[in-house]
Amino acid sequence: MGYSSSLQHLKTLVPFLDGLRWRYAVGAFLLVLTNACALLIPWLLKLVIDGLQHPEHALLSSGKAALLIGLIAVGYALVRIFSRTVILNAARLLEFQIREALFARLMTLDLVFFSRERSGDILSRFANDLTNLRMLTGFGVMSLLNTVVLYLAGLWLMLQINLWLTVAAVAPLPLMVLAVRAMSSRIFSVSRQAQDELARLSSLTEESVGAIRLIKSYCREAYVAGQFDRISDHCLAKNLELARLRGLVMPVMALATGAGTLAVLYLGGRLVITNQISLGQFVAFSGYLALLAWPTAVLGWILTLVQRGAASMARLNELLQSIPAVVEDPEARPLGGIGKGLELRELRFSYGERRILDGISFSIAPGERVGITGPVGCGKSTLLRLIPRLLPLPDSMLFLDGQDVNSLELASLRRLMGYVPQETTLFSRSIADNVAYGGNGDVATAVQRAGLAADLQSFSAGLATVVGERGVTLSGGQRQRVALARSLVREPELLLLDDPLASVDAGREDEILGALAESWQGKTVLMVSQRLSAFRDCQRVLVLDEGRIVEQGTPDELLQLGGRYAELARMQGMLKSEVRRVKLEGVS
Ligand SMILES: Nc1ncnc2c1ncn2[C@@H]1O[C@H](COP(=O)(O)OP(=O)(O)OP(=O)(O)O)[C@@H](O)[C@H]1O
Repeated sequence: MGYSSSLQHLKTLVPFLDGLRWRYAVGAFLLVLTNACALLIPWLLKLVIDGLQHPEHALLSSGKAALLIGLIAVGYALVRIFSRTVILNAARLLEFQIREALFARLMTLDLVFFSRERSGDILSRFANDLTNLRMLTGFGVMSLLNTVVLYLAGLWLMLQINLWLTVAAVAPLPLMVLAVRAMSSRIFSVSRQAQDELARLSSLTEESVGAIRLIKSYCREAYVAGQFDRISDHCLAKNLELARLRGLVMPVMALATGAGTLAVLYLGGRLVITNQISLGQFVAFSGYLALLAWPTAVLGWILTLVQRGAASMARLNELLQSIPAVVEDPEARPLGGIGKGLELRELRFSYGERRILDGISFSIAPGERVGITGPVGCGKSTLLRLIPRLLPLPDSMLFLDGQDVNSLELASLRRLMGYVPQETTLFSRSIADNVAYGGNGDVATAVQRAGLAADLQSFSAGLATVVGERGVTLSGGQRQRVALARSLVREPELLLLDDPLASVDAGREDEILGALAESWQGKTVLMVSQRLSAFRDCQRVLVLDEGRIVEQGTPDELLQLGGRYAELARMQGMLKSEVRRVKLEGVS
């Protein structure tokens, strides 16, 4: 990517500058003041030296000049502090606003985005990329303003002294700018690669911490450490390359300013000897050139900051400009209740090119309890995710209360549903907080209905027990029941349960199904399960295979049909008797 095209990414910063422009303006004004103080000092030195050489024309005594220089230096320090604070604070505010916008955008995105992006990569945008942007909009902007002001004012003052001396002093600078510009585009691409590697590293760290039990039980520590080392090596290589490139920038700068100083010493000295400029002017000129040395030197650093900032903004833009696949129709209507029930008409869904559901049609009357089963990976969970519109779906395929779900307000649609996904997500808070996350209903009743009450007695703090990170201090079954209670607390009209009994033992299954049957009263239920025993209270079961409904009926009808369902039942029965046999053999 070229230098100018990389800078295009920074244009997206403009809307975030609203309300911050005056801060930058005040900061810029204070910087002008700071530099005015800095430039006054060589000018005063000139007056003193010229005064010493020609006392009869002296404008200022040395004592007064020293006092004035002291005062100006104090003023310079104070104004500099203010100018830095104003600009750096503006950058902090800008970072804050972008972070909020990023998070807000993240919350609008759907499962299509989250199954594509790695969470470590998203986190790295929030951490590293925002830091790079803050560096650019804070230190970068401040240094750039400083450079521009010092160059304009310094050059003008130098020109007042001698045109050719100024030309000789600054002649090497354009060459330097050209050289740095050539390096910049390489810096941009390497900087982007370095950031990507860092994101991969964060991603792997996050994934490994989350999967630590798996890593240990499969003895994969060395493997994961190897993976980490490999990515870390790439990251290091990119950062070293970046350091080398940046390292090249500084010497080029130093060469240019050094050449300018040499020219001033040689030519300026001759001009003093031939009385074309005074000694005071020579000293002042050298002072101005010295003042230009630092901004020239940091010009390279500023360019690097710009490159890094642009690379980071490009990564942030990918997130900020991500278009959610599930969007609310601008004329969406609220949904008051599921009324006539749920209906699927020839529903088709694909992940990318891969067709998962292929012409599913069925309807569920209000208050009906329907089970869905089928082989692993046949699309049961996908079907359930489509109902609250967690995934995008074309129009006219899914209806609630006779209305196309795509024409309904998302929040009103989701508020009517209690969805329990297959993977339980718990927060590191109390059980009560985790349950109350589902809505404003009665937590104790929801806990009772989910069959969690008995477990609570074994916890010292009962409902106030804080579960570890992601609920690690609970058993799989307990986690699932907390999730179940969470879905029940909002008293949903439609319950969507994705294998809610997967981690529950057979004894508890009976207890939970019994409790659930009670809470199901009057609710419409759609429950996915591999375990056919879960359908005990379902009035109808759909059997899915290869994206289609291949059988449907009551559990008894399906058993008598002798098809897929009956086969699954036979296999599960066989498995149970197998387990029983193994247990008996173990006892004898
Ligand atoms: N985000 C995704 N991107 C691409 N493919 C996916 C995604 N999620 C699921 N799939 C694929 O879609 C198919 C259906 O997945 P789904 O989770 O709906 O199956 P399932 O019937 O619920 O399986 P199980 O019984 O194991 O829970 C699977 O082959 C799966 O690999």
